[in-house]
Amino acid sequence: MDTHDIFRQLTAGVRFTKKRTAPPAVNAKKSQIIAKEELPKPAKVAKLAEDDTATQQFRLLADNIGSNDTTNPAKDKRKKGNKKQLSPEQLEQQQREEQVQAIRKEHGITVLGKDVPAPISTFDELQQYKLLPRLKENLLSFGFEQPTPIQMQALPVLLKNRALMACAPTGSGKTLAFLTPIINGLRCHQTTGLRALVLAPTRELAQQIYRACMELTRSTGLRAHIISKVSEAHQQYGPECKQKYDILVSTPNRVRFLLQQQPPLLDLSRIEWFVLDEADRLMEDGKNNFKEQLDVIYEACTHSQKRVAFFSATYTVPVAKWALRHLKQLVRVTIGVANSATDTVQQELLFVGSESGKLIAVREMVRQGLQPPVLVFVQSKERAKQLFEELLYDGINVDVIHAERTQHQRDNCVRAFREGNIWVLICTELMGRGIDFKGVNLVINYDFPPTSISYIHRIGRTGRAGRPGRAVTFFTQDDTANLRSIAQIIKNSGGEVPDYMLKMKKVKKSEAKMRAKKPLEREDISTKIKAERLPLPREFDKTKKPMQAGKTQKQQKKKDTGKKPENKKPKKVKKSN
Ligand SMILES: Nc1ncnc2c1ncn2[C@@H]1O[C@H](COP(=O)(O)OP(=O)(O)OP(=O)(O)O)[C@@H](O)[C@H]1O
Repeated sequence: MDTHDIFRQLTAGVRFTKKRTAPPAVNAKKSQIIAKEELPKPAKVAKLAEDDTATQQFRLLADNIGSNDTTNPAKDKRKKGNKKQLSPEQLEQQQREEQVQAIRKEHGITVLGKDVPAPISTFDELQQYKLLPRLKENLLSFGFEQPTPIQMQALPVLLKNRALMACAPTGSGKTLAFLTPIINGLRCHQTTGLRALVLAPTRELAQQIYRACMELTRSTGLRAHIISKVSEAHQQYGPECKQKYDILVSTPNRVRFLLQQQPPLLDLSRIEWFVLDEADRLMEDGKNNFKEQLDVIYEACTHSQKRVAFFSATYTVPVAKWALRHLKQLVRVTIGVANSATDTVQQELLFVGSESGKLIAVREMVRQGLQPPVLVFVQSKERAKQLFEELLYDGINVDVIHAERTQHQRDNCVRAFREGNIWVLICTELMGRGIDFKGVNLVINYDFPPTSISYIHRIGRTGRAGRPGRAVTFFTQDDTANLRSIAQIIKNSGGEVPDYMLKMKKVKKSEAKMRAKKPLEREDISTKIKAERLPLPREFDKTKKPMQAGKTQKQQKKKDTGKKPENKKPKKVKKSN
């Protein structure tokens, strides 16, 4: 029996569901306060090997920027040892530190950096940062009871004008965490031009951030803007343009396009806030060459006091290296365990046997009753179109969104999905990050995610703002290379997966990189018999004249070509003498 059979036996139709395990004594998101004393010492280098490389880079960050001694076990012991010698001020300072520690521990907040400001527990505590009254009103108008963990820590850091690298689970409120300090820092509209730039990897996400920015700047006088059509750029941004904006939200390629016009149509010399949402995505090389675009844009932001903030649910080594190279006095804030899936999503792995088994599995889920809205991820535009055509007549309000659809079609599709007119939205990685659809109940990974980072972001479209969600990931024998890393992600976020998955051979970095760039070749989703395999019926074949009534095929063929149809019988071969 070969591995294939064992695998099939092991997993045929098996659904691996993340059972809700009793939350561990401490908050599921392991809280980890790294103090200077805990930084890697020779003896601890072995431990680093367990960290993923991005965390290693960040641990080493502390050496460069001096770590915050928010928790310093050795120092604490010394202090505790001679508590009686502490002056009242020192005692008060120690109590404050212990309180800060308790808040961070309770909310799974890890900080790395020097003199990191204490987290807030309520929005009211923002008063100490002289929050604009109108901004505070707009913030409270969202109706949130209290700040999320990332907002608790990131708001004070940015309001103190520190450089920030923030990693927090999907759906945990990172957008408000960076927009609020920007708006508070700019205070009021000025005619000097752009002073804040927020970049996002997709137009849909930029649009979403822009909408939140418009809500937060209401009646503050500040002007936010989004580059909708670069074709209208000359009128909108040219030197003669009177309209001056304070905040620009955009994708990198549109900003770079305007910068590279002669003369440049954007002046970024006064940018005081440079914020990247989905920073690790924006620092990827590859087909979108975001990385190259980012370098061009960052170079144009020449303000000597600019603040830089990176946000994402995942961070990678390129982000760490970029930060090491460009930023001083950087603060890193991590909520929970870095690069882990949010623990609000019930995650399931479903072996579907083969590609055709996926369509059967989706239809079975529909038959059992789907709870819309549902997002279905596939790995390419072509496959998205094919799946759409397959499900179009299945009686579910389905639509598809991908980069080949016009901006207008994409906007309509997103709106229809948000308004509940579309129940099932088939999408590619375009919608894999950042998009905040309220109340998505289910994410189906029809095609296995190309990386564990893609998996974290895809399933993060559900289970947002603390609401529960569900994610089902189909896999076939061809997906075993990445299975182990995804199974590890599920396990790390409290799920249960079969041991054999965690023990599968680790895929080599080179193969993982290749896989991330070039998704697996898969059998078509479309079940239509390929037209080239069957002659088109005459009425569809434009190259032939329509059949005349009463004519046989042969008579018609003679009529078409003017020649007698060749005799189909095999020619008699004369016997050679
Ligand atoms: N303090 C809060 N309390 C409750 N909900 C909040 C709070 N702040 C933001 N939200 C809501 O949480 C949802 C997710 O917010 P947001 O889109 O900023 O998440 P995110 O962390 O950026 O997610 P992703 O990593 O997927 O981009 C939004 O609907 C937002 O309105």
